[in-house]
Amino acid sequence: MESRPLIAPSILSADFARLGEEVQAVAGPGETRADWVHVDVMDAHFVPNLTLGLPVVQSLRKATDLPLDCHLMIEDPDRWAIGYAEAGAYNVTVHVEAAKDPVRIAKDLRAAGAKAGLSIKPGTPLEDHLDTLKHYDTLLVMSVEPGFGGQSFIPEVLDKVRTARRLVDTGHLKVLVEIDGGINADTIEQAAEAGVDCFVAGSAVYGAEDPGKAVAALRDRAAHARH
Ligand SMILES: O=C(CO)[C@H](O)[C@H](O)COP(=O)(O)O
Ligand SMILES: [Fe+2]
Repeated sequence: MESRPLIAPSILSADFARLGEEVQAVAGPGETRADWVHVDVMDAHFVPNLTLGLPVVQSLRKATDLPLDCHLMIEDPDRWAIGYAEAGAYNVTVHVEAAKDPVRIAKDLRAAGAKAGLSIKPGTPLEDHLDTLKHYDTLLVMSVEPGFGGQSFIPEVLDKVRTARRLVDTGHLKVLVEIDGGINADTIEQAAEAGVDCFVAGSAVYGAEDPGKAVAALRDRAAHARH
């Protein structure tokens, strides 16, 4: 497990007209600094919503030093994922439900210098994808149905997180467990106890008066819940 909980604010809840400033709001000093910036790419096909794509990620790469964590909620990630790695994303996550050849995608992402992430929807069993997981660096467990920010955390996914934690630890896999959806000051403790390494939070960070302080508070809660 990561020694310190990682916090990845999702810009889905930021002001899209001021994205550069919004990212700077979580790039401050000390504990107010986010670990990653989570970028939700939606194509209105894999999910019923449309957000942003490669040109915005290319611009964000120039606007911040923070690692970009691109969550691709798109069809045909086999075709598109590599572009995000080439644009300088730190981690590129594809959905197991959308990928045709997820092992090939992971290899290509790593060859392009990015970490490879595998995401799984709340209703998809993890057990069906264990062989694939071995090829990845991160597992993004969705704790809402992908598509929209501001939804309520689905507590049933905690069992999947516990299973993932156990499999990663006992199998000595170098896979970081990430959770996405409905993470706030209340739900982060349960997720931390279940073994999450990295916490995505959109509305809980960008809906707060001071996004940097929200990052610090979330990390603090996660760290306490682990002990
Ligand atoms: O992938 C996502 C939705 O599909 C977002 O990352 C997620 O929902 C973040 O928003 P919030 O913390 O408000 O739930
Ligand atoms: Fe996301």
